[in-house]
Amino acid sequence: MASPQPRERPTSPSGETGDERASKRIKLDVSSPTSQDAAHKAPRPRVKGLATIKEEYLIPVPAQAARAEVADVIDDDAAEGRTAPDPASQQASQKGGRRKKQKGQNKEREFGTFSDAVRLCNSVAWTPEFSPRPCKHGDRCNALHDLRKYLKEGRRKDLEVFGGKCPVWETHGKCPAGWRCLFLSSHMKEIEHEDGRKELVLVGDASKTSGEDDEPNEARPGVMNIVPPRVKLDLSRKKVNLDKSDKYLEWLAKDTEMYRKHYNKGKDDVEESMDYRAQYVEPPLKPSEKRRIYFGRETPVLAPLTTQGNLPFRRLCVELGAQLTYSEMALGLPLLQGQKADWTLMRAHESEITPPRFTPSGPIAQGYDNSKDLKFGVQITASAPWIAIKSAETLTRFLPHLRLLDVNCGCPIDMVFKSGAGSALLDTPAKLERMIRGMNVVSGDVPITAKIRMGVRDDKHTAQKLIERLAFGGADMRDQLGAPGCAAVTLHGRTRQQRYTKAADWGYIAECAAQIKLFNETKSDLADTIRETEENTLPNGGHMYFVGNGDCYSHVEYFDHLENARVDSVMIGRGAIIKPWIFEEIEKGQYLDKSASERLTYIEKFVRYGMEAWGSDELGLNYTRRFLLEFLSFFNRYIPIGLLEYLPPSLNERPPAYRGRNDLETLLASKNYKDWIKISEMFLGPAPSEFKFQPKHKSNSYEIEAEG
Ligand SMILES: Cc1cc2nc3c(=O)[nH]c(=O)nc-3n(C[C@H](O)[C@H](O)[C@H](O)COP(=O)(O)O)c2cc1C
Repeated sequence: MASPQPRERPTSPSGETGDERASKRIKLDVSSPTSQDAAHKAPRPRVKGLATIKEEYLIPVPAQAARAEVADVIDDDAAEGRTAPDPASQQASQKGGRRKKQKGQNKEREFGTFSDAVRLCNSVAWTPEFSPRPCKHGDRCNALHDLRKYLKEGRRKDLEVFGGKCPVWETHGKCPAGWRCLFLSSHMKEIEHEDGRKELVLVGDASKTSGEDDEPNEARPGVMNIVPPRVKLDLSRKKVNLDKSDKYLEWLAKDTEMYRKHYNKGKDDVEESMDYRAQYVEPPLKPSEKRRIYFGRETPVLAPLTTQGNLPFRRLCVELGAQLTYSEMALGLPLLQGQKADWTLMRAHESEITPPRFTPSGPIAQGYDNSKDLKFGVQITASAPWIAIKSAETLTRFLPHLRLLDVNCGCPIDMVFKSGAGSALLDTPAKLERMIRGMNVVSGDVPITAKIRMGVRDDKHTAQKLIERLAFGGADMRDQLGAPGCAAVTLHGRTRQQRYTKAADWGYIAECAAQIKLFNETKSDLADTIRETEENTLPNGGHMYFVGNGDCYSHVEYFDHLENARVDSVMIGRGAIIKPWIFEEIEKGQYLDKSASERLTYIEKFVRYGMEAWGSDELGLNYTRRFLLEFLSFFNRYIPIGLLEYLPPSLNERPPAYRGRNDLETLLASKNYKDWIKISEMFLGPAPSEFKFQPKHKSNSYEIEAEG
């Protein structure tokens, strides 16, 4: 059934939205093509925070339940917490290793065990039946070596989804899951030797993966930035020499101490002040020339998203038009300790290492070469300069595909904040500056950027001051060292304190954008005031990009922010998880009323990409299921635009109970996690009986619906 057209304010893909800000919406008299009644009725008033669904799709609910729904706010802050186990560390824990504590503010969530009934030894997991590799553990190995026994008793039957054909093998002609694949019968056979012996073999290229690598299951088709286990082991044993960082940190410690002494002597002591300058020693290393980066109207940015922004999800977004992507935030210290889970976050899909779209209409950094640029950047946070600096050296040494290194100065999570990292850096600008300077020195040609919030507290917005510092450096440091070298700043228009209840403040973002524009325009003045030798410290050839972030949920808002807030580009977080085709809307400059079956194809893609990234074995499959459910915990919030009375849709509006235009659309809107599991079963087969899922969002309506 075609649905009546929603009311919309005039706009164009070029962003010519008239004098209306996205936040102010006007109603247009648009008559319904299908519903005479709806066309003649007076438009229903818009209730703050509530999505106005066309009457014909509303489900009557008792008044009390409706009130509870309106009062209910989804706590997206909770979703930023990190509670994800990674399959490799899980496997380790199942092997009897000590279970590592998961990071993140939220309570540890349990997802059940993801393993075969009996564990197959890696020495036989990828090889033909008669040619196992030597088992590293010899007689002490308690895993199964008898392949036929494993296939009979050690694992589930093959799955029937995807016609029983392994999606990974179908695409790549090989399957890294080997004998553990849950679509095994599609890529194995029994061959008969001349002597009559029958041997099970994997077909395709799978058998080639055995032999050289200790962990052939680490290799994944199309996955880049895979760091060999040897490197992680060396890091864990402190055997990686970080000499650039060591030299720089030694200098930094002396300089900081000298400056501290000088500062404590009091400002009136001119002699002492001169003394500091006289004693100042140049740092042992200078930042090298950085690859230039670019942010523009044609490069919508996918936000760094803990848990949600995993590789399969980013791949889907890139396919739908995202031009720039970020890893989930990694913590510096675990990276330096070689922890697998954090290094796994650094992986990128091959589609992310291609150049972003480049059809510039705005400023371009001098010397920008689009062919050398790529989409994928990495985000870290750290509580101390030495951690950030050493992480920068380590990451740039071992990851070949890095657009930039972003410092997260916005993470609100208690555990991160209290350690002095994430949004705590907003209140320690001198420390942040030292981090960025040092990272710049040791990161080779990889640029350094920062993602900030408006401030920590609601009553004190500090971003403007911080941006000035990131652009030029603190007064003392600027004179000696030039600018810190921050190539871009992203501002999320909220404070740490405010959580997600209030709208992002695009007015404040606009003020900061104007400030940066001024900085960029006066950079030539700056060049006069700093010493010639420090010119290379000016970020990005003297141009610092500025990206705005917060609540963007349609191409209309995207272009509105470009036009009115005058940011270089807009970063999109929750909007992309709820409707990943927002990037396609931006590219086409129009709303796309995706049908439920189209939306289902995105779910299927996520599953395929999940299996490619994590494996089509029990472990990988359930990992895929778990992250699919995380995705669905946002995806269900999409209200098809054909059901809305008003456009643009708003991220912060919650719908009353409604039904979709067909059963599938209704199912996709369900807030009940049991329905999400049902959806996962369409592509991943039945969830194991012990499989559990607890969404991070603990909203009232979720509880009501999940329980009812
Ligand atoms: C589930 C989730 C995970 C997030 N993880 C990160 C992260 O790892 N690093 C980061 O800088 N911001 C993170 N954020 C914040 C987003 O990048 C973004 O700044 C915020 O969601 C506001 O943008 P939006 O209104 O478009 O969602 C996360 C947000 C959400 C909802």
